[in-house]
Amino acid sequence: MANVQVHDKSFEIYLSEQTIQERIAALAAQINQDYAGKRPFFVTILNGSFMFAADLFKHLTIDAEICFIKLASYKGTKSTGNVITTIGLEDDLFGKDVVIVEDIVDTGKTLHNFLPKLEHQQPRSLKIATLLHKPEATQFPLTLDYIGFSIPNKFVVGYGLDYDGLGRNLKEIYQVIG
Ligand SMILES: O=P(O)(O)OC[C@H]1O[C@H](OP(=O)(O)OP(=O)(O)O)[C@H](O)[C@@H]1O
Ligand SMILES: Nc1nc2[nH]cnc2c(=O)[nH]1
Repeated sequence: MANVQVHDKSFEIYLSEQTIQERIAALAAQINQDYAGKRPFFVTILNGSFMFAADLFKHLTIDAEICFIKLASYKGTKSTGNVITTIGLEDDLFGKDVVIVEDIVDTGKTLHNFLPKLEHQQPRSLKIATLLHKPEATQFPLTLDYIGFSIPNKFVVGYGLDYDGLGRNLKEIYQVIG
């Protein structure tokens, strides 16, 4: 599909299914190499990352574990910003080689706020894999270890990413027109 309509906005194709799948296979090959002899533990941040995590995980040939968590941010009473709580992170990450899986890093705020929570559990190593990164939009310092695509600062939908609840089921990634 070249163009799609989601709610009130029109989107044009930006990354085809084949382009996405080839890049994910390459990322997985890199991870297989980097974690050879180890057993990485993938922490997937819902909702948007579910498709990326599933496709990435299918390409892994090393032993690996995966869990899915949800972040809930609340407006704190303090002026310092949001407090992030995690739902579903029951596993003990102490001594594990943890890889966070995200669909997109935009401002970087979500991961910047969440990382200290994971670091607190003292994993042996902690890396980030994100399918998409908007470098022009990122305001919070983060080291991104595996990046699928660096993209312009435009709103995207598809392949797990939604616009107001819709669009997640698209196999391709679309960019807003205008
Ligand atoms: O770098 P940031 O500016 O913090 O943005 C990135 C976050 O935004 C998206 O989640 P969203 O809040 O849209 O939730 P969803 O995954 O459930 O759709 C995405 O999955 C990241 O977690
Ligand atoms: N769907 C979607 N979610 C986001 N969360 C942060 N940036 C984006 C984006 O461009 N698209």
